[in-house]
Amino acid sequence: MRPAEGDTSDCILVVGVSRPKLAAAFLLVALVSLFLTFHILYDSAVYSLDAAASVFDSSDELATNQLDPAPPRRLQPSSSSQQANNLKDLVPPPSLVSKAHFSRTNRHLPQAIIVGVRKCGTRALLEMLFLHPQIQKAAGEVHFFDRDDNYEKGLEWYRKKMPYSLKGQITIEKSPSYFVTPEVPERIRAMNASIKLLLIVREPVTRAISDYTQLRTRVSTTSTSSAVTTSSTSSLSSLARPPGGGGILTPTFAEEESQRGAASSRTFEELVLRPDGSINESYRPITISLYHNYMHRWLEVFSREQILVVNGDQLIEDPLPQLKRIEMFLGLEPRIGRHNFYFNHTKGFYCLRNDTADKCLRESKGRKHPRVNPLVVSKLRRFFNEHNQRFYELVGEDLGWPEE
Ligand SMILES: Nc1ncnc2c1ncn2[C@@H]1O[C@H](COP(=O)(O)OS(=O)(=O)O)[C@@H](OP(=O)(O)O)[C@H]1O
Repeated sequence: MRPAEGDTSDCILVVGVSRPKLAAAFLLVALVSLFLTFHILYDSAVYSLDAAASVFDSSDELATNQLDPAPPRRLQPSSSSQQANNLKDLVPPPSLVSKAHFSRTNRHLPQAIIVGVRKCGTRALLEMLFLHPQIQKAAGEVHFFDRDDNYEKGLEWYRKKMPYSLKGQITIEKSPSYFVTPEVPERIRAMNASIKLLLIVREPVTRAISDYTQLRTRVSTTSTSSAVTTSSTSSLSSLARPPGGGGILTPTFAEEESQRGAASSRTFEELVLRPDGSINESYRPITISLYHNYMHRWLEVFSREQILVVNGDQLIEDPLPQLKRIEMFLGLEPRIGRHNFYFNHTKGFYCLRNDTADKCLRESKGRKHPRVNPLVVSKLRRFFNEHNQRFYELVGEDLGWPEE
């Protein structure tokens, strides 16, 4: 017997048997709905976990999650299998990497700062540390703590100058004039009282000659470019102004400008010696080399354990031992090795190498110094000897600089 027409209980059966295409369409719709429901539930679970992790990660900074489409470096494992294993700790699972809105990278305030000293190898040190997969570096010199106009912009401005980093990476910046600027130690402490500080120093007479060479080079570059430019813009003032610092010269910049002027026309010997033959301590390249005058301020604010003194002369001679010390100081896994350096005979300095590229520092790093009268060098060394001893006492280390 055929069922009566309009009997709904059999209707489905009738459709299933007599209209297979329609039944298949129903089945497809049901499957798609099921899939979508599952996907939404899964995504919201991932979101909750990620949000919880982000809150935890950023508890030490001002702002929390950033929407960051830019991938941090080193999401791919490196060539060595040991490196790949260690990197697993840093690399988020692919599901999270592929979700730009769930990204786990962020800009963090630095956990370590290279505070100086100018012309002692601050750039080389930063670039060498950047060979380590757990290090992220700020581009350029930020000058947050030493320039009032930057400092007034606040920590959030500073944080935004930092690179993106993954959980477990350390953010570092370098601004060499931090070391000599009186306000800086207290300002850094106010940001993070347990920060780690790297201070790279060099034999003070060599540092002073390097400083003089830079001041002189900048003046000659400036006058050359002024000579060829038809614009009314003063290239000297553009050099002298802090980036983003408006039109006002800070005393430091104004002072540096006058030092450059002096360096352009006079020899090093003329500038470091007064007419009576005594040492001109107020000549800036000499003043900055009197390290103990600045160091004591840092030790009033930070414990000695928070500051690592890096030997800049040894960094030039053989970078690896200094970098091994820094890896330990920063609590990093030992990852920088001999394979990361090669000596470039043309440049006369070590250059850097990683899995993908070789890199030497720019020509402004490793300039040829002018010949300085050896008698003046000896005189300066004798002058610095007493000051160096005071620095050694403060830091509890003898750096072995020549006494004459
Ligand atoms: N590997 C390598 N390559 C090139 N240069 C090196 C390197 N390691 C250390 N140095 C020394 O770094 C000196 C410049 O120091 P800074 O980077 O601190 O200078 S600055 O204050 O930022 O201008 C620079 O000083 P000068 O030699 O007087 O140019 C170098 O001696």
